[in-house]
Amino acid sequence: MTVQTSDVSRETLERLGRYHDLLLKWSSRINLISKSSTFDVWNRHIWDSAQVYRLADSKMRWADLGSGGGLPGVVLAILTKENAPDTTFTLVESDVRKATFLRTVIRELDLNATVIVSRIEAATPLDAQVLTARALADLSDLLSFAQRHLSPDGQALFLKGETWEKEVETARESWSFELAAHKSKTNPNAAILEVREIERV
Ligand SMILES: C[S@@+](CC[C@H](N)C(=O)[O-])C[C@H]1O[C@@H](n2cnc3c(N)ncnc32)[C@H](O)[C@@H]1O
Repeated sequence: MTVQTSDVSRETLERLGRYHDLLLKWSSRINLISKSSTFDVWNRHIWDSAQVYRLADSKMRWADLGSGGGLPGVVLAILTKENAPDTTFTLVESDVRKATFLRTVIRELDLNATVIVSRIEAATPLDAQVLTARALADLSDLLSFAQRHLSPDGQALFLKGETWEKEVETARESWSFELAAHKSKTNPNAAILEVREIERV
């Protein structure tokens, strides 16, 4: 795995642990993660999200689309807090109850993040330098979201499941983009797609 307990400071690990506990506590009331994954939140969600961190450019303005329970946005904000505390995170989530959870986590863990409760398509363009999304939509739709919210020289990092190669093929029919596919460390069939220079063709 890219980030392991030995790679992060005691303070960061403690914050991740508090996030883990809040995620589990709130999941009993709202659907933040699937029931089948609650037995292994560290590997299935936290380390899965954390692996994005080392692929990201060192930039100030990050945004996470369809954050849900904060994956990967909250995990990345926790990892960034110690090394680059001025980095700002915007989490876009249309579900009001999930947004309330995200605001609670941000407050309790003192993260440099804000939540926008809105449809991604309707939110004011964010001009993000690093844009992330996980389990949100197929790649063609993600590129459309990125066209709205990614800065022209920005980097998008999308966590995709096993259909990623097919999604890339389909997206190439309507979009031109630079792509680097990084194999996931937590799921051998999944990938993190690093995308830049996105244009509709
Ligand atoms: C399947 S969940 C994934 C959540 C999180 N990224 C994760 O990996 O666990 C997708 C989330 O995106 C939100 N969402 C879906 N479409 C959206 C849209 N168009 N605008 C804003 N939020 C959206 C949903 O409310 C949901 O919380």
